[in-house]
Formats: sequence, C-alpha cells, structure tokens
Amino acid sequence: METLLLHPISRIQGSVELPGSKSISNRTLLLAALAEGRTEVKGLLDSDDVQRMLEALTTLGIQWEQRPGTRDFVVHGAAGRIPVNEAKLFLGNAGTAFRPLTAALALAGGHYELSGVPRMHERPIGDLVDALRQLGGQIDYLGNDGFPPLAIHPAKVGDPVDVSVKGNVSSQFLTALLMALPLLGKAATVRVVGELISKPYIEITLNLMRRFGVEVTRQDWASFHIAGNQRYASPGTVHVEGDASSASYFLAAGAIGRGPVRVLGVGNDSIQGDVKFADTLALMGATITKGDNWIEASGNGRLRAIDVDLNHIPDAAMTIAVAALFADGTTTIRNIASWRVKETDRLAAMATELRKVGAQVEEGADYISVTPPDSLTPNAVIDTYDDHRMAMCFSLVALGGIPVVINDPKCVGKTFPNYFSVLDSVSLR
Ligand SMILES: O=C(O)C1=C[C@@H](OP(=O)(O)O)[C@@H](O)[C@H](O)C1
Ligand SMILES: C=C(OP(=O)(O)O)C(=O)O
Repeated sequence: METLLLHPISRIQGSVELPGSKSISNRTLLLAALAEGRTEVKGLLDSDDVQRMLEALTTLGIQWEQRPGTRDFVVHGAAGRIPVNEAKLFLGNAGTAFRPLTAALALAGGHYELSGVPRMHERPIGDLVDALRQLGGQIDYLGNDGFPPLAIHPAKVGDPVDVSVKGNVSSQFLTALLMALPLLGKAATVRVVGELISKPYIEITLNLMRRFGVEVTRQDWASFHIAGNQRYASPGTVHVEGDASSASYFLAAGAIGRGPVRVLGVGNDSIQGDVKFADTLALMGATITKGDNWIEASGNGRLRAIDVDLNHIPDAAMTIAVAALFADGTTTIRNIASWRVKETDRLAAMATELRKVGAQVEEGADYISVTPPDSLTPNAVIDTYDDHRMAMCFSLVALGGIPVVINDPKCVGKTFPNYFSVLDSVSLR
C-alpha cells in the first residue's frame, strides 16, 4: 500500500481553484441524459465517482463527448428513454450514481444489474427499493436484503403515483425518486416518512430539476409534488460550481494555518449546502469573507471549541472533527448518525484515527466529542479506510507543526484526485 509522509506545514496561504461539485456533476449528467436535447456541461468534476456515472451512461446507450483538453462535455439527451434495455453497471462506491440510477432504471422498462465495490454492498438501499416497489418496481436483491447488488426488471406502474420513502438513512433515496418520477409523465406525490436528513442536498436536486424544466412543489420537508405533463428538457448549458465539501479542507487550513486562503468556485451564489461550513468555522473563531463565487478564511491559529448539530453538512462536518484538534476545549458534533453508512463507518474511523494523534474522543451512536491533547503526537500513521474524506481531513494535522503519515492517499480519487498537490501549492514550510 502506498503511504504519504506530510511534512509539517507552518502556514497556509494563497488561492485554490476548486474541482467541480460531485453532487452537481452526477445529477447534471443524469438529468442531461434523460432530457430532450443536447446539454453542454461545463467544468465537470474529474474523479472516480463521475467516471462511474459517465461509464454507466455509455453502457446505457447515452451519447456524450468531451471537448478535448477541457472538462466541458456535451450530452445528447435521449428524451426520457434509456436506449439500451439490458445492461450490467458497475458503480464503484458512488452513492450519487447508484441511488439515482436505481430509481431511473426501475422506471425505464428494461432489465439491469447494478453492483459496486464491496463497501457499496454494505451501504443501505432498502428504503429506496421499498419506495420503488410501492410504485410497482420489480427489483431483486442479488446479495443481502436491503443492499446492493440489485437486479431491476420493468415496473408495473399503477395509478395514482403516490409513494412514501424513509428519510432518516440517506437523502439520496428521496433525490433518486424525485429525479426519476418525471419519466412516468404523470402527476406524482412523494411523502417523506420520519425525519429527513441532509436536507440541503434536496435543494440541489430541486434546483437542477427546475433548470431541466421540471418544477417540484413541496410542503415543508414532508411532501413533494410533481405536476403531470412535465418532461425534462435541456437548459442548453450548465456550469458546474466548485465543490463546497472539497472547499472545507482549505478553509479549515486557512483558519488553523493563519491564511488567508481563498477558494474559487463557490460563494454566496452557491446552491450547495456545504457552503454553510464557513459559518461553523466562523463560530470557531475564523475570519470569513465571501464574494459571489469565492470564500476566504484566515485565523490566528487557535480555534474555539463548539457544540453543534451538523446534520445539514454531513460531509464537511468531518473537517470540523479534525479542526477540533486545534480548539481550546472539547468540540461536540451532533446528529451525524449517517456517518456510519458512508464510505466507511466514519464515526468509528474518525474516533480511532483522532486518538492516534493524542486526542481524547467520545464516540456515540450519532455524535462525536473531541478533546485535543496538550501537544499532538508526531508521525502518527493514519488509516484512511478507502475514504477520501479521511485522507483529506487528516492532512490538516500537519498544520500542528508535526509530520503525519497518510496511508493509501490515492483514495482521494473518489472526489479530488490531485488534492495533495493542490494542498502543497498553498503550504509554506
Ligand atoms: O445527494 C448528494 O449529492 C449527497 C448527499 C449526502 O448523502 P446522505 O443524504 O446519504 O447524507 C452526502 O453525504 C453525499 O456525499 C452526497
Ligand atoms: C458520502 C459521500 O459519498 P456518496 O456520494 O457515495 O454518498 C461523500 O462523498 O462523502
């Protein structure tokens, strides 16, 4: 296994052009494929998760081209039809490909098999399958009940289209249903049972569906309605914003390593919930300034400990857990039970690795408390569990003026393949 020795970083300063948003890239590709007309997608993220979606679309007979030397793509929409009606798809560990494709293909009238890496086969999908079965979806589990891999056969959809879905395990199930339902071409209602987590991701879904011509009306976060006779149509061009979760590592680094660090590609105009990470960092004492398309962070090297509910930013919340090493007391992050079903059990992984650098950690069913040590342990060897965010978060340890070793650093390829060279470009040693 490869390892990366990160030398101590004395200061972080400069600006960073962010890679495209994973959530926007994969939603836009699927919507463009389902739409009528050609869509120009500019600034698509270049990473494993997006590659899995592009490959899947190719296998399904969707035509797309990349403009040479750019991250600009043209997708030729198939107007609500999936051209290939029998296919096997491998979707890696990309939740944003697996869940939305499951729903779209369940309503597409063909025969499909969807699989992923072993960890994807441990990530739940039962709530989505239950919802699709209420609609007449014909889906079989090929391994364990409630988990991928899946076999999908043509649905027998009745009337009215009124479906309930649980919202407390992943918001991606609701996203998947909402994006797929317009394929039926009739009015549809989705009711969320229980508490909906990760709500800002639903805002991204509704925003992009609207751009592709489908309006969803909602009552609170409990019920969503799609009026009949709405079909996806290409908006012409979609510009993919920078990834707000990827921004979190640099903003935290700016706050801990004095900065200023400016991330380019997200700001006041962003549709991503993870831009709110900057507010949490400000609560910890960072100085934050923003423009329409940038955010800048600086600080004095010392952060305030906080006790916060970060259910709205589950991915960027991991960055707060590691930034907590630089705070003046115990930081508690609450309402993050979903961490247990992501790339790894992130609550367990975070607790184990934070202890390696000397922190005192309390791990609960849905929270984590981190108390920093008087001085961080040098040369800790951090395991990353094939979780890009574990690798990126723990690079912040080098800001404590100590070396740190990151195992399997290439796992950042899921969303940010050149993360470590970008970090290096703003690091002073
Ligand atoms: O819809 C999306 O783009 C995502 C939703 C979130 O998942 P959950 O809804 O499972 O929390 C997030 O963690 C994931 O990285 C991306
Ligand atoms: C949870 C994540 O990914 P996925 O889209 O596979 O759910 C993530 O990127 O942190």
